[in-house]
Amino acid sequence: MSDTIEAVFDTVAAVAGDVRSVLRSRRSYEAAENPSGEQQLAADVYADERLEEELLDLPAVGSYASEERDGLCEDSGAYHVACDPLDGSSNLQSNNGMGTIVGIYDEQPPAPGDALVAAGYVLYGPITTMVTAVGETVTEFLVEDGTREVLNESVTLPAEPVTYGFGGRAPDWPEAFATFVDAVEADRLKLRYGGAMVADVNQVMTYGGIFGYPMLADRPEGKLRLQFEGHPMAYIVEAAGGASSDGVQSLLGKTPTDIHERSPVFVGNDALIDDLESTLADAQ
Ligand SMILES: O=P(O)(O)OC[C@H]1O[C@](O)(COP(=O)(O)O)[C@@H](O)[C@@H]1O
Ligand SMILES: [Mg+2]
Ligand SMILES: [Mg+2]
Repeated sequence: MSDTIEAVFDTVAAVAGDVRSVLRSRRSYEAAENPSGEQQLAADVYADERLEEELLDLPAVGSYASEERDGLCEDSGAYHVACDPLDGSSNLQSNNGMGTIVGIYDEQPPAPGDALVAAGYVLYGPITTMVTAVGETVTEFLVEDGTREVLNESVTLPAEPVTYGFGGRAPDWPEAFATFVDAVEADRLKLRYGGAMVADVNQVMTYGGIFGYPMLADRPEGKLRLQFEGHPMAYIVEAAGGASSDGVQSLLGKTPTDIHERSPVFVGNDALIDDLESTLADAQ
């Protein structure tokens, strides 16, 4: 299994090198929408097509699913890869951080969180880095010329939280969630929100804290996709010693019925996730 997982991560790193190099010429919007009804950028399409092609070429990869396409692309193999090819891609217009998210499952999507055997993300920041989680080992890499070099072989969430960032418009937040945010502010945490989940979660991984995209008044399921965004990022943060939640339970305990299903997503230090869940439960 570990050879397969490393082959998937090597492939994602290789594609990430190419994605990075073509971004400047793929900042325009395409006519098409993805299955979540969001307009695609040329870069979303490029990253998705390259990942599908290269990952399905690996003998052990039996299917490829992505935020940018309807169904599964199937082959034969024991492992199933679900990707957000370009996370936070609207940041390409404003030249801010973006990422690529990958979840490796031993069941075909729609799959439960506990079918994840590994997960990782690439962060296209001032430098390109990659964070992978396999079991309880979380590793950070520098990605250069499409290859990985270890920067930190044992990434753990800092014990003292420093940053927070929550998506959605504050007037659309449920009252109980707004109460929790007030408490987080009063706790001296500072706001860091950039609009790309990978970049925002990487701040939490670096400084400690909490990131979330909550349930909204007109959209109780929130915005983020469980299979492509919530599950893999929850797996990584939990492996680094943190916690995840949909407001009630760990994201890894959830099974989508549709691969594009959305869920409220919260990840970060476990004490903050506990406080969030109890504040929301008290309001019931
Ligand atoms: O623009 P908003 O509402 O703050 O949403 C930001 C969130 O949406 C996303 O951009 C969705 O990801 P995609 O770009 O992959 O659709 C997350 O990365 C981010 O956390
Ligand atoms: Mg995304
Ligand atoms: Mg995306």
